[in-house]
Amino acid sequence: MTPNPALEPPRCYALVPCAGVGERAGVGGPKQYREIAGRSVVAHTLAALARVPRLAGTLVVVAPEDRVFEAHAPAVQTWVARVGGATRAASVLNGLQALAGRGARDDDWVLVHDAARCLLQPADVERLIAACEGDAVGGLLALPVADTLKREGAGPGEGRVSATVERRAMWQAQTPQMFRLGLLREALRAAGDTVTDEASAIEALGHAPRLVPGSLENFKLTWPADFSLAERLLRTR
Ligand SMILES: Nc1ccn([C@@H]2O[C@H](COP(=O)(O)OP(=O)(O)OP(=O)(O)O)[C@@H](O)[C@H]2O)c(=O)n1
Ligand SMILES: C[C@](O)(CO)[C@H](O)COP(=O)(O)O
Repeated sequence: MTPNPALEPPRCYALVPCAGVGERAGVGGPKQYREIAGRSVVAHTLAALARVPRLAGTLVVVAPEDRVFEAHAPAVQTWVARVGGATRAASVLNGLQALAGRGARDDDWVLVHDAARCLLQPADVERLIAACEGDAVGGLLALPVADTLKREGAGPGEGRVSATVERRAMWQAQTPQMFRLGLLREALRAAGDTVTDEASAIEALGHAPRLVPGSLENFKLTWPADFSLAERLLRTR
């Protein structure tokens, strides 16, 4: 008998936005292609995802004019979509369309993970999947804020504290962020370019994503100093 795809359980896919320019990193080109600990940032990221057996496939979204991804991620089994947009949200939304074109269904789970978080460990991903696959909404890896939070003043108050912000119940959002493909597409279409992560778009639809404790090492390479720290951590693994 021919299997009916509509009766198959939902699958999990990874979607990796890799179309940023890395302005804050100041490394003279897109930071995801900078070499650290023997290979590019994105190659480390994809190697971690490749070690998660639950993932049915990984799609990387690169910029339309990108001619270097393949050279920086050799021998990695992924789908590549040259549909990066002007913002991360646009890159992810375009990537969802590309995933659907590869056979992903609206009820499949999509784990969106920054190419620039190259210290991800397979156990982080497995923890997220275990916590979210029975959830009505989905969720994200995140870290409870550990330090006292200060708000900087504006104008003459710049560089000085204007207030101490209550940090109880505050979390820092990481990736992966895991939602059903159909719900995430609807959320990102509605949110447009205003959101910086998937969870914000889902929240704007009135849902409450699940917070799943992440790992301190899964930080995003954002500033110049992040690269030497990442290199040291990767070399000790
Ligand atoms: N238009 C964009 C912007 C970002 N990203 C990706 O989203 C992830 C997180 O974004 P961020 O750290 O903000 O990366 P950049 O946009 O490259 O950095 P910056 O904001 O400093 O320019 C990165 O893997 C980046 O490549 C993307 O795919 N498309
Ligand atoms: C999605 C994200 O990594 C969650 O922390 C982050 O928001 C993306 O980076 P950006 O600097 O906000 O573009």
